[in-house]
Amino acid sequence: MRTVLVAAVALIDPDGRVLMAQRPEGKSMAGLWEFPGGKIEPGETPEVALIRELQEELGIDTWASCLAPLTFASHSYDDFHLLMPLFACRKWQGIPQGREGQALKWVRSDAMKDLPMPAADVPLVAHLRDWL
Ligand SMILES: Nc1nc2c([nH]c(=O)n2[C@H]2C[C@H](O)[C@@H](COP(=O)(O)OP(=O)(O)OP(=O)(O)O)O2)c(=O)[nH]1
Ligand SMILES: [Mg+2]
Repeated sequence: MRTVLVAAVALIDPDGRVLMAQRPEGKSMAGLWEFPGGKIEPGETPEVALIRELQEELGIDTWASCLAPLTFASHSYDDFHLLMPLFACRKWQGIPQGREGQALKWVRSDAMKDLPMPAADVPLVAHLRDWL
């Protein structure tokens, strides 16, 4: 099966809440709440891919030095295997906006489990809750 590399980030605000984004209509897994991020393109490091995705999807800027590796997802969907490093980030410039029409929500870590999320994210949420 094809392994797809995706970089994702938990943006954490001063109150310890995490930014979640709702996958827009028309995309796979539409309506589910995910960590911002996207596919790593050829030649990109995960950090470079995330910095690009955060600019494209949310209109914010961050730096590789502000992306701390936290955990990763390794999950088989029906048609591909997802390998997704999850970074934590507390420092960025700008105010996140859903640039691709996606809804955004700041969520307390103990409330994240109540959001419908992609199957790959379920273990990440448990990890994040224990870590925060
Ligand atoms: N960003 C993100 N993707 C996730 C998460 N959980 C999860 O299973 N995925 C899956 C959904 C997609 O199959 C894939 C990410 O692909 P995507 O379609 O968002 O990629 P992208 O942002 O580069 O968008 P596109 O240009 O390909 O449309 O990873 C998550 O928490 N965050
Ligand atoms: Mg994306």
